[in-house]
Amino acid sequence: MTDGDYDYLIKLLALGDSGVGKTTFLYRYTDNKFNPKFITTVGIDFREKRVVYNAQGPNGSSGKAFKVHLQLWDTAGQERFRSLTTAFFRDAMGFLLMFDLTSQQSFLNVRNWMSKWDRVMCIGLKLKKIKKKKKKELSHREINIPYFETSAATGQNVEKAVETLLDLIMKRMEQCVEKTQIPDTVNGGNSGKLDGEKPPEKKCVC
Ligand SMILES: Nc1nc2c(ncn2[C@@H]2O[C@H](COP(=O)(O)OP(=O)(O)OP(=O)(O)O)[C@@H](O)[C@H]2O)c(=O)[nH]1
Repeated sequence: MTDGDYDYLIKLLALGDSGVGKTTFLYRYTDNKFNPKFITTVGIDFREKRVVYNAQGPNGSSGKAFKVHLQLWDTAGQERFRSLTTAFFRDAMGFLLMFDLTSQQSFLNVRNWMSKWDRVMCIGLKLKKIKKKKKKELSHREINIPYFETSAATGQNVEKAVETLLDLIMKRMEQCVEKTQIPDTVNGGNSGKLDGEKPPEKKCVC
């Protein structure tokens, strides 16, 4: 694919406390590598990846394949960058909200992050060695959004988490397009528009 050769540009944003593993997660996703060093993000950074999204046809059959350019925004978790990073929220189509399975505080802070927007999102998190008991304490059931336990170290569930979020966004966009299309039945199967006549405008709620 050449630079501009894609059907959709999708902007995702990773957020969560400092040190939970946002940068490492995105690096695993885009480059399939693990970085054990902790270099805190200053302000905002981004990574990119091209993927193919296979839309579903009617009755679950395979539909069209779309080329998707993913822009993955990596925000700094540190409080001092909060006003800068929140300025990027409104352009994001989906969020990867992360917490560290070994840090209860980072999990408790998920609620604070969630109160900042109302759009589609998904959780990814780093999966370190963790005792079963503690894992139970950090039960995700309190949060009614797609949830994955991921490991940037092994790559476990990393792609799956992003793919799930992408799928949600693409489905929502499809619904939007369907809503904005004028039904073919209007004026007896032929749209009946006069040349140059504008279709009635319908606003998308996405
Ligand atoms: N073992 C293990 N370590 C991880 C995992 N994910 C991240 N880490 C480590 O956790 C540390 C912090 O990761 P970062 O990705 O830099 O954290 P961040 O959320 O981007 O932090 P800020 O940029 O400060 O917001 C690094 O040392 C990573 O190597 C994981 O899945 N497993």
